[in-house]
Amino acid sequence: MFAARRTVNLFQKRAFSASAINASKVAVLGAAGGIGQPLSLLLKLNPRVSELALYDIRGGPGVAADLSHINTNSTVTGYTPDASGLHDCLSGAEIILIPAGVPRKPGMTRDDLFNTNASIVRDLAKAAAEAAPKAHVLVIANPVNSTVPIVAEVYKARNVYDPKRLFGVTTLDVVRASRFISQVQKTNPSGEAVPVVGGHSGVTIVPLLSQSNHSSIAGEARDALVNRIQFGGDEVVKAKDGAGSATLSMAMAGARFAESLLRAAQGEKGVIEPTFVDSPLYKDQGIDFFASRVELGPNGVEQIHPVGEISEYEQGLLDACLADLKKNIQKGVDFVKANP
Ligand SMILES: NC(=O)C1=CN([C@@H]2O[C@H](COP(=O)(O)OP(=O)(O)OC[C@H]3O[C@@H](n4cnc5c(N)ncnc54)[C@H](O)[C@@H]3O)[C@@H](O)[C@H]2O)C=CC1
Ligand SMILES: O=C([O-])CC(=O)C(=O)O
Repeated sequence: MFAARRTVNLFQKRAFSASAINASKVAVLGAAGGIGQPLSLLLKLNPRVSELALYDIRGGPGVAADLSHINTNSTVTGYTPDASGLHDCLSGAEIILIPAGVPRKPGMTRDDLFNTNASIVRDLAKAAAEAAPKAHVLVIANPVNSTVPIVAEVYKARNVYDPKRLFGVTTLDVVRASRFISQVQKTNPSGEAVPVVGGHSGVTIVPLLSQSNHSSIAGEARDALVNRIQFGGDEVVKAKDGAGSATLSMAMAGARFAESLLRAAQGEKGVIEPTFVDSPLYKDQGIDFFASRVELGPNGVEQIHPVGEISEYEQGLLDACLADLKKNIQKGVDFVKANP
């Protein structure tokens, strides 16, 4: 009898301390969309998430009600633009994921989304800066090369900018790179890691095959692989034929990034993800944001890894990347200056 009661007490104690360590509110803005729904599903399955807050201009409460029946411990709440919906969704969040915005149709570049998505991201950033200024902000909405600087400018204008807590999600580029190289080399993708640096569109996506397990790939095989990694998004846009862009693979990539951030926040050391951040690497060339391997910690960015040794061919890719990236970043900065 005594032993049984003691077991229960020990169990309760362990359960309590585990949930105290893992208590994390995660907000998804654009939660009813093509990415938002599967991303929210994966977050509902993540035991590190204690509270899931789902906002969309339409459909948030429906997605939340649906997910809330899944038998994991986290609570799920849906919010609408009515009254204080967005503020309540954001309040107390540790992580805010932003997949809100329109996706591409065939023939469009990510930059063609700027006119619509810039103001969506700016307005959501304003709300986040007010309701949860210390949260980690994970920007998925395209064009990432410009939407991340938009969030930074909004936060700077409100004196709450912490460059360690703002991330452009470029995880899908390395997910694709490891999958595509495994298909060429007939290997298991889980054992492949191809660093991808730069930004998240076309030639700003710079895969570093020389740093992969297959540094000897050369010639046409290399060119084809690099091209597929740079333009992998187009493959999906074309196949969906007007119905949008990558959603399911993106949800997986976004959930992986959020999980890495939560692991780091909860004390795990050596968690490294590629991400587009405020970076010192090319500031001397006037480029304030750059994606490279970043070690994550409890306060977000812990250490930004340099690009490292690259081949002459990759240096050519990097030069093309930097030229485009500079323009993309400036476009975001200028937008907020002209439309605060
Ligand atoms: N970073 C990356 O690697 C990737 C980024 N993307 C980008 O993610 C974005 C979303 O893509 P999808 O989910 O496929 O689009 P979608 O159209 O299926 O979903 C977007 C959702 O955002 C919502 N929304 C629109 N304005 C909003 C606002 N002001 N506040 C809150 N919610 C709002 C819509 O109601 C919709 O539910 C696109 O910009 C796309 O280009 C897509 C794939 C990969
Ligand atoms: O291609 C797009 O427009 C969506 C995206 O960013 C990707 O799939 O990498």
